[in-house]
Amino acid sequence: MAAVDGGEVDHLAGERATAHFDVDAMKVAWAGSRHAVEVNDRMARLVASDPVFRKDTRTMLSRKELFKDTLKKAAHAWKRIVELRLTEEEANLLRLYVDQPGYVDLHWGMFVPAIKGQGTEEQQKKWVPMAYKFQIIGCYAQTELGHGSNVQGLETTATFDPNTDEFVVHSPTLTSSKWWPGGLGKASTHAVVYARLITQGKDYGIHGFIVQLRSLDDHSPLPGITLGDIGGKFGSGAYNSMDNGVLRFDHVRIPRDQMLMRLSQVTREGKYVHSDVPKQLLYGTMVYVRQTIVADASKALSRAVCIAVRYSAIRKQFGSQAGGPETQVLNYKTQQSRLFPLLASAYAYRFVGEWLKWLYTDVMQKLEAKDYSTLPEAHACTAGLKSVTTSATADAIEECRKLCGGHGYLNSSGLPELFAVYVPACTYEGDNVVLLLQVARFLMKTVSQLASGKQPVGTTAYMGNIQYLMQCKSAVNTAGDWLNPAAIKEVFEARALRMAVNCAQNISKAPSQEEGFSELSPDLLESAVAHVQLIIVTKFFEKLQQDIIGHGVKEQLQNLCNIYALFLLHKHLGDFLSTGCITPKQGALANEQLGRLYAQVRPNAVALVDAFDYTDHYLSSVLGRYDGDVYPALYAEAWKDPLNETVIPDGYQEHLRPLLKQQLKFSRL
Ligand SMILES: CC(C)(COP(=O)(O)OP(=O)(O)OC[C@H]1O[C@@H](n2cnc3c(N)ncnc32)[C@H](O)[C@@H]1OP(=O)(O)O)[C@@H](O)C(=O)NCCC(=O)NCCSC(=O)/C=C/CCCCCCCCCCCCC(=O)O
Ligand SMILES: Cc1cc2nc3c(=O)[nH]c(=O)nc-3n(C[C@H](O)[C@H](O)[C@H](O)COP(=O)(O)OP(=O)(O)OC[C@H]3O[C@@H](n4cnc5c(N)ncnc54)[C@H](O)[C@@H]3O)c2cc1C
Repeated sequence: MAAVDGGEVDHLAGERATAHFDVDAMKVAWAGSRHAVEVNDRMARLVASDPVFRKDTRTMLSRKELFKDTLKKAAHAWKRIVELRLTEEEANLLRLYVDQPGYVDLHWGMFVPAIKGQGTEEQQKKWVPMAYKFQIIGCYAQTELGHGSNVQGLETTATFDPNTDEFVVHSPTLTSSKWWPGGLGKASTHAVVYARLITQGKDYGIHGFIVQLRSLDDHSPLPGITLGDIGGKFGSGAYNSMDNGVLRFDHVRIPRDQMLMRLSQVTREGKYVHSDVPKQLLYGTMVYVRQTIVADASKALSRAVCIAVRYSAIRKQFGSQAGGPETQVLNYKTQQSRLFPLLASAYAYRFVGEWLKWLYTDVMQKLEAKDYSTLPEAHACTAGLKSVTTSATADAIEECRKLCGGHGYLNSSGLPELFAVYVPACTYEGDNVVLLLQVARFLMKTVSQLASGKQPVGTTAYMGNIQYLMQCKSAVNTAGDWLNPAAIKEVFEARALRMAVNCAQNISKAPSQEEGFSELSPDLLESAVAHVQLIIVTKFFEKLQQDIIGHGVKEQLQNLCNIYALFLLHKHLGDFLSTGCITPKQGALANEQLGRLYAQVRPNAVALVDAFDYTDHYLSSVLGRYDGDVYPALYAEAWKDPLNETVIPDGYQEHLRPLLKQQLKFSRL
């Protein structure tokens, strides 16, 4: 039982008793290994039992209080990490369970990886140990006021001065001000800054530079540097704990060796030398972070679903006949058809995230061996999966809020803050539409190469089966036929390929490739989504081929996999019908099968969210409590609001009393 701070009575015990599978074994399937369950559990409990990490009044803090609280938590987390000699894995989990976005996320998540990925060995030796000991704090300063998506459009310059062996970093325009980097506003001492490299009078485009921003003695900005926070953001609490910042340079000088020189170098004389590697490796940090964002999607989604499932099992409305019990809202078919696909998606994203991590590691090993052939696929997969999983997760958190009715709108439900923290994931690390267009570009290239006989590999290997997939007809005859993985895979492959080929054919009719791509971009987005959904479905099926232990675990995962796939089929029925992959009758059969699968999930629903193994602290939701003791908690929570500190509100004397008195006079007239 994960709820270290839960109550004594288990109101959900009846729900837990109906589960048809071993929850502890499902925890292992979810976390990836028994070791992962153990270490997650230990770190989550460590955080939950430490009063410094409390977050129950976070949404009531002012911005300044919230930021200071974030600094305090980050420093305390670091103290615990050092005192307890936590491993890197444990430390990362501890920070995850502290659950408050802050400068440390960018320090560990982007600054250090950027130096490791783009710095020479010498540069890594110099900077990484300082970062690891927190002697410096770093952020990732790429985006500017005028440009975020278009990285090649950035305006900050770094001009080499051979007289002093330095780069002069400068913000030539207002729009070149760095704008958004997390941790930049108030905390960071250093940044990896992306700027146009100019040497010997030539602009060589965007490169990374390590720039010190603040004094290590008193934290004041160094000469020529203007720094600040960009202001309050969406929602209370939420991402406002982060000091997203603005930064301007006025001819700031840095030594030449602070250019990140793994991919290209500038010599003492000012000669630009580009190593024999693809330029796109400059974007490597983004590929790395996009991959981690997919893993985060399953975390955020499973959190929201856990709250909505538990509360739906507690909440009762209607159905009382002659004083009999009312119906748990979880028993309503509409509630199930809205909620269970989200539960299935949480599992699907968890497994595709696991696979993406493997893919990333594999590609990195190949790059080390100077094999760059898989880089385009790694970019397409990370970009596409980041886009599809974050968009769906943001929508799903909002759906979970609605699934919790009015109480879901209270901050104490945890859902408004979760949504506000999560929704920028659709924008940061690449706007989701911009990223899907990158996937579409990759798909169009792959389709065009089919004609020349080039055999596609990896996640596009299915396209090699073009002769069959362009004309096949689904053989599904009964609802039960939709439980056959081959039947599902075939229609997902045919849909993705036909949509891509249709786009490619239409583009070829345009006056130019570029015009065609632009004109068809709405269709290209849908084509990219179809391809990415196929990847997620395929990876879920592949997960089921692995050795899955524990009573009933595989059966539950099979149900969830089928729900995920058939729900997508139902949602995107237009795609499947218009491409001729299925008939309307087969679409109806898929929906019939979905209903049956929901009925099978119903008795297992609470246990399936218990398998996420979240503490009440991490969930921070009165509705999602492990013990289901929702109403006393809701009632108690209300009294914590600052408005309830006094019975008569501030402002009564100035604004309420005169009004009430005036109305009294008026009514006497
Ligand atoms: C890709 C672009 C859009 C365009 O690139 P560009 O070079 O201009 O143009 P193209 O011609 O299209 O591309 C040229 C070729 O290069 C290929 N390419 C492009 N990118 C890559 C790449 N990355 N790798 C490999 N190859 C690449 C492309 O395919 C072309 O190939 P070809 O010629 O066709 O063969 C680019 O401009 C771009 O990437 N734009 C997006 C910009 C971006 O992403 N910026 C990110 C800035 S950093 C940021 O946003 C940071 C965010 C902070 C996140 C912090 C997270 C922590 C928060 C914690 C809270 C978590 C909450 C969780 C809650 C819970 O758990 O409960
Ligand atoms: C919370 C948060 C944290 C961030 N942290 C960091 C950080 O640490 N470091 C950092 O450097 N940056 C950071 N960013 C910036 C982030 O990476 C950018 O905001 C993001 O890349 C989107 O770029 P943009 O803001 O320029 O959007 P824009 O590109 O201006 O997008 C505006 C609209 O235009 C559309 N659009 C743009 N280009 C195209 C196109 N080619 N075709 C079709 N439609 C298009 C988009 O879909 C969108 O609808 C952060 C942003 C946020 C919100």
